Amino acid sequence: MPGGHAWHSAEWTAEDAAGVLRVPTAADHKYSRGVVALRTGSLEYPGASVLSTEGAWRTGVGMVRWDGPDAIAGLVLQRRPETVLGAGRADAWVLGSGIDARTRSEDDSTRMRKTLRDGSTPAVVDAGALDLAAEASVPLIVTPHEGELREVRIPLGFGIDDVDEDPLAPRLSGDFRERVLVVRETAVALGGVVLLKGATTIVATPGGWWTAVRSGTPWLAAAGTGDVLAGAAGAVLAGVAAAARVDGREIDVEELGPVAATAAWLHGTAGRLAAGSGHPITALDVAEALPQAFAAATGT
Ligand SMILES: NC(=O)C1=CN([C@@H]2O[C@H](COP(=O)(O)OP(=O)(O)OC[C@H]3O[C@@H](n4cnc5c(N)ncnc54)[C@H](O)[C@@H]3O)[C@@H](O)[C@H]2O)[C@@H](O)CC1
Ligand SMILES: Nc1ncnc2c1ncn2[C@@H]1O[C@H](COP(=O)(O)OP(=O)(O)O)[C@@H](O)[C@H]1O
Repeated sequence: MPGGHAWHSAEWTAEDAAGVLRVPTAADHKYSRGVVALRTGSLEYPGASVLSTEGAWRTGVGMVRWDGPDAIAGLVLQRRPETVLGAGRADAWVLGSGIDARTRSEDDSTRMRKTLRDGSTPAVVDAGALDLAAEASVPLIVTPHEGELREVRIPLGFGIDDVDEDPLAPRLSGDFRERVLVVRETAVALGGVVLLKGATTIVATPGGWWTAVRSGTPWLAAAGTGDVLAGAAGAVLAGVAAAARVDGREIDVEELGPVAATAAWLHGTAGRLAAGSGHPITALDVAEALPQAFAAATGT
């Protein structure tokens, strides 16, 4: 498996992804395959609830629950009637896509904090939940883009937020090695996995392991594709966490590195497949190509 502690050109491949993805067997049922629960979308960004839910279903999981505002539940069900509404037993959570940290409700903040602090269910933390990641005690994957990384870092004590000049910008726009170091130091300080989105997506764990994912295409630079990725990451995580549960063991945060890299690989490959020889794609096109990307990794 590529990635590791040493400095080398680690790159996540289809074979690596196949080692993480679970193909159901005759012994499986929906709960053994895994349940992912999402707290995504808001009145401001209702579409993110649909995109993240679709990303989760299309990646392959036993059940998707969605627990968001009643006013937008109809959108989720219209697209995916198989989605179960409300919180409940889950193997993994996805929090924050389509939520704005500055305007989210007290109820949203309280529920997300509780999910991140109570119990041991692992979580994918995106967009409007990133500022809460430093408070988490459950195993987690944070999925910021470059503009969001500071939301994770400031509560950890990195940099200062009252100056005009962003201390991160020159480090992120510098050479690749410096970018990797930023991601790795954030993961160590967080005690969680960091997945920094971009043309090359970088994944690092608190134990110092890291890898790079280059399966995507610039056609992915379109609104909503990150919401699809969050759902996909939740589904892969739920599958791995459910397998650990069936084996009677708790999932370790280091296992979340390969999970995050595999989700990014699937998402990038889905984008590339959707864009064909080179044409515009939408976020839903990416979600719809996820099953083909899965098959490209596993050969099923
Ligand atoms: N249809 C929907 O419901 C959509 C909902 N979305 C949600 O909208 C909320 C706001 O997310 P946004 O990221 O759009 O906006 P934000 O306003 O949070 O962040 C964008 C800021 O970061 C900067 N930036 C720096 N590097 C960037 C990069 N690589 N990619 C993007 N921005 C970068 C931008 O210049 C901008 O100032 C999130 O909750 C997100 O999940 C978006 O995913 C778009 C689609
Ligand atoms: N130039 C690019 N090349 C390849 N992938 C890209 C490029 N730009 C963005 N992406 C991918 O597209 C997705 C964008 O996610 P994000 O920035 O969160 O968008 P949104 O918030 O609109 O959903 C990420 O998975 C990222 O890796």
